[in-house]
Amino acid sequence: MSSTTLGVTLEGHVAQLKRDLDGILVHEAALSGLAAALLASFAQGGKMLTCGNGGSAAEAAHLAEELTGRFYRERKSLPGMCLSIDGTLLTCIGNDYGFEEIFARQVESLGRPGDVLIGFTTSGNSENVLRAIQRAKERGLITAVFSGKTGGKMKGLCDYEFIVQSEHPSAMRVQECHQLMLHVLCEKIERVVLGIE
Ligand SMILES: O=C(CO)[C@@H](O)[C@H](O)[C@H](O)[C@H](O)COP(=O)(O)O
Ligand SMILES: [Zn+2]
Repeated sequence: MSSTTLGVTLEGHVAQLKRDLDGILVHEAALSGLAAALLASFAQGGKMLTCGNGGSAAEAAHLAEELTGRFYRERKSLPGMCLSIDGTLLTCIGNDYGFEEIFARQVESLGRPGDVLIGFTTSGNSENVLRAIQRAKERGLITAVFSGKTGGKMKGLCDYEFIVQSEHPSAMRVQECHQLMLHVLCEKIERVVLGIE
């Protein structure tokens, strides 16, 4: 193994990411649809909830922060809330009701009809994200999932679905493609809010 590459090259990963990124172009219309759904929800006093585990928790938090905090341009704050980040709450629900309930129980109290729940799961099989989506549907929320591989158990459940099929068997490329789509989603929303053509 070369000490300069340590058995893996940036070049190889970049080449693979480029191919995977080409694959996500099929999601253009759905991404615009989700942006429009979020804008319509906000216009009616609704909000966006997000959730995911591990790296997907970071994506969920990143998206919420971009809307409520700042993305690119100066504009009003938009209501986004990540359900993956309060350790006190997550340990309480996990301890008392099981790890599968950590997001669903929050959806139960915080989710209102017309809100939008966005789940992130690269396998499409994380039970806690699955339950959150199911609880959201029962409560009349709009649902979206960013997933990978075959879409897993989540496939076909949500109003908006973004499945990233990567050559790489791990979650990493899927997460990288999700991240790009999140930024494009923010850009689509922000431009409408500011009336930019
Ligand atoms: O970031 C990574 C891998 O790149 C990990 O933290 C990864 O997110 C975790 O293993 C998750 O628990 C995987 O869950 P999921 O994507 O299958 O729902
Ligand atoms: Zn990761």
